[in-house]
Amino acid sequence: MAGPLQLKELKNGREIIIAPSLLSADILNMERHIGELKGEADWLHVDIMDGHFVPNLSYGPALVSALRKRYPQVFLDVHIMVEPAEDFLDMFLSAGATLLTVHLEAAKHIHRVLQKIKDSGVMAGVSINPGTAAEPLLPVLHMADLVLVMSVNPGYGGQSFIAETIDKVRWLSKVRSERGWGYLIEMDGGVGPKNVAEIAAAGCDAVVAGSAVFGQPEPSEVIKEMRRSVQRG
Ligand SMILES: O=C(CO)[C@H](O)[C@H](O)COP(=O)(O)O
Ligand SMILES: [Co+2]
Repeated sequence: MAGPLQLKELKNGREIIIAPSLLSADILNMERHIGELKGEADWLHVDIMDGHFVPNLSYGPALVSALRKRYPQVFLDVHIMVEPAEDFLDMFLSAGATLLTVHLEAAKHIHRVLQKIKDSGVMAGVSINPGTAAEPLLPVLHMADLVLVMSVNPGYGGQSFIAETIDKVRWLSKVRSERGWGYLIEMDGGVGPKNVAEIAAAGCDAVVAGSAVFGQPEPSEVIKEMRRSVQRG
């Protein structure tokens, strides 16, 4: 059972947490693709899509269970784009997610959803689409382990980064320091070596990168390049 983790414990001294999205890995060669990361990734990001909240279908809890069985120690960052979120919690909580992130827009009772995730011993994340303002998150920020700011409209990998979403990262970072809250800020969609430094400088702790990592011949080198880019600032 995970206790209440603070920001610095989750980040564990790293400048940026990099979470490759398996959405861009070849489904028939997923194990090989994970091997190609050569231990450079911090987390594995798993995108669950329902063909209803988002216009695409991807995986279900069976993939999360299989990943947990094959990689007992890996941090599984599970992003569920499903509506209503309430109907899908139990299956993902028991599948082995380390962190379960639900969309504010897809939950009828976001406070109850986050509380249920936390009560089960899994870290609780809350996400917002590019068209949703960050301010409505205020009543639940104190209880979130992570806030996922979508920088593309959810549903597909390989889309272009929506630059205006960075302002929400700045706001979340400011509110966090003013109130002394401990959530991590993660950005998802269109992130790669070219924009990761700006995203990190805005206050982001974690980034998801799908096509930028798995679309390349040397995925582990892309991750290293992203880290170097953040270090350079
Ligand atoms: O949640 C997602 C899409 O809904 C994915 O995590 C995201 O799009 C990652 O892919 P890419 O880095 O190629 O944009
Ligand atoms: Co995602």
